[in-house]
Amino acid sequence: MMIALSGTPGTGKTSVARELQKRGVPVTYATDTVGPYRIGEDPDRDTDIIDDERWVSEFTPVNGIVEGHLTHLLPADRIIILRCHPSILKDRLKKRGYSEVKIQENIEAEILDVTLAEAFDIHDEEKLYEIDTTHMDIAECADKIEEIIRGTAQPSIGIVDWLISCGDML
Ligand SMILES: Nc1ncnc2c1ncn2[C@@H]1O[C@H](COP(=O)(O)OP(=O)(O)O)[C@@H](O)[C@H]1O
Repeated sequence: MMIALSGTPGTGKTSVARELQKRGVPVTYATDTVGPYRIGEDPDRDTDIIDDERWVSEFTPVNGIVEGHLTHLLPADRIIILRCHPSILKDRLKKRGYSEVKIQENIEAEILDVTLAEAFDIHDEEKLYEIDTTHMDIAECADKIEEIIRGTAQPSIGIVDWLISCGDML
């Protein structure tokens, strides 16, 4: 079974994936697979431009977790979307040294549920699991994901509404 672990940058995907790996869950990091699909560089955002359509269509399915902010586009069996309060996200992305433009874009994406909307467009609702990590530590997030892997957690979407509390950050 392939389980995608997605979410806006800074929501904690890599940290929780590392914790799951320590617990014995097989983890694939999307960043290790996108190299051949790099089609350019975006100097304003200090990021590579990836041909995500080709990456998705050529991705060899894996067993376990596949982590990365585009993995909700993959034909996974379950899709986990980590959510995090935008003000916390903002601090994390600042610490990461992102430019103001890149921080704002990511904050807006989180407030406007961009990852969820994209996933919802592609997948059946019963495959989608949002987790609000705002008040959870990494171990608690990993516990929740293990429940999803075991099949004992209920699918859940629409669990946060950052637009009401953080609309002024747009
Ligand atoms: N649940 C959490 N509680 C507190 N800090 C967290 C949590 N998840 C991640 N972090 C911290 O937030 C930052 C971004 O996490 P990271 O795993 O790199 O996010 P992503 O892979 O989604 O971009 C890191 O400094 C990490 O230690």
